Amino acid sequence: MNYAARLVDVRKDYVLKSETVRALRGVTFDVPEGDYVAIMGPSGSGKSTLLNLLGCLDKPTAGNFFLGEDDVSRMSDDQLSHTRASRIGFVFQSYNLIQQLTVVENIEVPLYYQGRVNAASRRRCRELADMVGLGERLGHRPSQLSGGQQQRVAIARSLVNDPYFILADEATGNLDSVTTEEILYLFQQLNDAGKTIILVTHEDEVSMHAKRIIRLRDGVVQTDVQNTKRVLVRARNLPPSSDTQIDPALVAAGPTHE
Ligand SMILES: Nc1ncnc2c1ncn2[C@@H]1O[C@H](COP(=O)(O)OP(=O)(O)OP(=O)(O)O)[C@@H](O)[C@H]1O
Repeated sequence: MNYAARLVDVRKDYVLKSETVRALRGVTFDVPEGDYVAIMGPSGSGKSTLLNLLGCLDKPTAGNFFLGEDDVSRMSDDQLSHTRASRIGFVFQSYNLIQQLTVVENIEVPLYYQGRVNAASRRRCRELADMVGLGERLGHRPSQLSGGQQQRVAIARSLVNDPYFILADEATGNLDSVTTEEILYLFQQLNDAGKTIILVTHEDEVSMHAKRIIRLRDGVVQTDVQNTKRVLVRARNLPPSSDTQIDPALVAAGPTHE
């Protein structure tokens, strides 16, 4: 089996003047390629700390974190930022789009930082925009889009590098219930097409869409179970505009594979 991520006894301490906060105290789990995992836990349980590690924003104090075959915990800071920019697809609660850029340009941003923008990559960004239902809005700027549309741009952007996984941080936190369903439908379709998804959420309703639920408590994994009551989003319950066609080839392959 191939793994998108593997964590082995991962620990993270924050050393303060007066004390050391042990935010993660030995976290071990695997994420096979194609999995769809929700990470949950009460406030202070270590979700954000884990998210920062999974997103290569930070390194563990001890233990190993493998991204594919690469051990992130042994990387230099430069290697870590390169890996973050090229191999992780981030989707944030607040979309994090650049206001001055168009839809296509926003999707292109991760490639731009690596000097990989060219005619082929631009075509791929247009195809990704089209795939998430924004084909008619390629030249729009974020302020001209709804929240759900902005999140679609962010999801297209997250796919542009063919990342090991999409790492979504409360991705539906700013959206109303219908738009939340639309975005969860998009995640479901992307996962059906083979993309690995890791969602960090505090909402049970959101986590119920994942295949697997990991609960943290006090910096350790409290439970890690397959979600036997998984809720699937049905296209027929959504507005017709959200019935997007996912192209598995576009989801799986990045510009480096062209
Ligand atoms: N930069 C930091 N410096 C010191 N302590 C920190 C830092 N970041 C987090 N912590 C501490 O580590 C522990 C885990 O925090 P973390 O933010 O990962 O939890 P969380 O589950 O994401 O919480 P929330 O749901 O409230 O965001 C907490 O005790 C927190 O106070």
